[in-house]
Amino acid sequence: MVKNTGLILALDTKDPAQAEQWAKIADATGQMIKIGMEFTYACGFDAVARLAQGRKIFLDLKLHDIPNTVASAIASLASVKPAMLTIHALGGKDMIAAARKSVDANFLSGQKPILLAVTVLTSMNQENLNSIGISVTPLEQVLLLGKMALAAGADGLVCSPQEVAYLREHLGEDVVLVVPGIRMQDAVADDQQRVMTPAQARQAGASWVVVGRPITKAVDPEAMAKHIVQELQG
Ligand SMILES: O=C(O)c1cc(=O)[nH]c(=O)n1[C@@H]1O[C@H](COP(=O)(O)O)[C@@H](O)[C@H]1O
Repeated sequence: MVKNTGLILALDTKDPAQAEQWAKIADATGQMIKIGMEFTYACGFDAVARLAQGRKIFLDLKLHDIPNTVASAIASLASVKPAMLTIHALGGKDMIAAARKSVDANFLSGQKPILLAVTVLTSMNQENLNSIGISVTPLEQVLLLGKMALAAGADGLVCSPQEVAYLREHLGEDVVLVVPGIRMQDAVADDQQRVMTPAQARQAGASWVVVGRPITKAVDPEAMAKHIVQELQG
């Protein structure tokens, strides 16, 4: 049976008023919000904390550094109480294990964020992978990084919709798969490379989809969010 998929709205803006307006759309349609580098660097952590009040937030800062630095950074994020947090799988197993340890040490039980390892960015295609010395396909690279990250202590993975069915086959039904690279048609002309529609991502087995511009740049963002929620519920 195909399970329902949740929607996470990416608040990619430098404007706190705009972020609050989009967050209200997420509240009205029961979605989680994602706060990333753009908002955090432009507006600071006090603004992040304000947005987080009364809401579950996915704090997407994609940490990628030596183990000690990532562990210390995670300790500094505990006051924001994110529900989800991202690190880059490419940081390797020691970095991921240090991130796991830091989450367990610095967050109260019941308030621990889901620690997500970003596998291969959805903006990368085969040519981009080749250019950084990786000759396997995105599918193979995502599985390799995904297995390593879960073994090292990640709770779930970020991958493109194009890998979801393959990961489900190899990693099982229970692993949390958070999936950006969502477009309303399955061909696009922007920075995303490995994309699918919301309905296709649900069918493939995504736990959550992350959607930014298809909602935030829509003529009527709230109507588009509602439409996508419907697609995700089958
Ligand atoms: O970790 C992420 O959320 C992420 C990983 C990835 O591989 N690709 C990706 O697009 N994202 C994020 O997902 C969101 C996608 O936004 P749109 O392309 O506007 O729908 C952005 O906030 C990205 O930072």
